[in-house]
Amino acid sequence: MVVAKVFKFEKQFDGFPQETDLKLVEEQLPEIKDGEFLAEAVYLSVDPYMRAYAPRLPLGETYVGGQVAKVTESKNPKFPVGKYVVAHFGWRTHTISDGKRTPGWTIPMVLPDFGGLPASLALGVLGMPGNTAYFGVTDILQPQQGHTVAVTGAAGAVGSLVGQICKIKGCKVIGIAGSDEKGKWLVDELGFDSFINYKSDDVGKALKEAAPQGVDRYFDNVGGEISSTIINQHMKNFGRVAVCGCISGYNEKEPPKATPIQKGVLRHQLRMQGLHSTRWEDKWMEGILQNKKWIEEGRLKYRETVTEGFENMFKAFTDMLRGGNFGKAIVKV
Ligand SMILES: NC(=O)C1=CN([C@@H]2O[C@H](COP(=O)(O)OP(=O)(O)OC[C@H]3O[C@@H](n4cnc5c(N)ncnc54)[C@H](OP(=O)(O)O)[C@@H]3O)[C@@H](O)[C@H]2O)C=CC1
Ligand SMILES: C/C=C/C(C)=O
Repeated sequence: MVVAKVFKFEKQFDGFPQETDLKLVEEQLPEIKDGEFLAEAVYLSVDPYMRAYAPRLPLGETYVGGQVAKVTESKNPKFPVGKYVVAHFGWRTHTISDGKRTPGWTIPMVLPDFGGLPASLALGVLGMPGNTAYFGVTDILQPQQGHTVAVTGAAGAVGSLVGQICKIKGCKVIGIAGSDEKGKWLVDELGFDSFINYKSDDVGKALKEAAPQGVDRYFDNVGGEISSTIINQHMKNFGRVAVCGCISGYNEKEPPKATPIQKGVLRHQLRMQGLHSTRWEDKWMEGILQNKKWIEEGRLKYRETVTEGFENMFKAFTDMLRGGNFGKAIVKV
């Protein structure tokens, strides 16, 4: 008899998540039936959407999330024993799946050949965040050689890749994130041209110095007043803004207030577009293969912040929300 450890959504978050909002329980799993397989989690992802989507998640259910799991029993030929799958099984150590899509989430997928790269990358640069960065830049932001690009959340899973992909495209890249240590990593190791610490710098002033002629492209991971400042005061005419996330407001009890952006959008005739990674599901492998190629060529670097132990899922999640991660935040079981 297999016993799964599972985090259930016990209580709706009210502001910043509290440990008592989730409950760790044990579930005895039945024998697998024809068409099913049993998978054991190896790496689990913690992502901002787990906080952003919480208001519409049902209480009492397994908390949402992606994981890389190893197939340990199988009566489904598409998921043989020993293979690794990336799937939206949620915060749980063991899962019985029929290989079909959990409604609203991605379909379980046997990991493609990563050519020796770690399987955990399926949760980061070779998975959803990597594809958000890749398609967000190539399809939505569409930077041109010589453009000046600003990216917020710059040292995170998506932002650190967005900046590097824009460098590959021949742009000048300004990263905005929450610590000087992150800035040093972005500039010294990832090749960003400059860095602004939104916690200690005046973002408007620092951006004027870093980009005196203005910003052609802005990849927005945070929303709020930082984005209002960039959009209203720093964009060049006909610039583009890719709206990827607004984490600055996810933990607020009241809807966050920021200076309206319509004036800036109108004045500079900006093109501003929201994006959701699932829109590229039909060409998902293109992003994974391109990011993998860039890694192999030494042009794209990745970093993981790894928390050990399934029991520490909540800690990893809240550490990430507080900015404790460099690159992708994951949990190793
Ligand atoms: N649209 C889509 O399909 C997707 C959207 N996203 C969104 O992209 C953004 C980045 O996600 P991801 O790369 O996975 O996460 P990150 O790895 O960037 O982790 C979150 C980061 O957000 C930063 N942060 C936390 N609070 C604030 C705040 N008040 N103001 C500014 N920054 C803050 C922290 O870094 P710091 O130290 O800099 O504060 C933290 O490290 C999120 O908004 C997320 O919701 C992500 C994936 C897909
Ligand atoms: C798929 C992720 C979406 C957000 C908003 O993080």
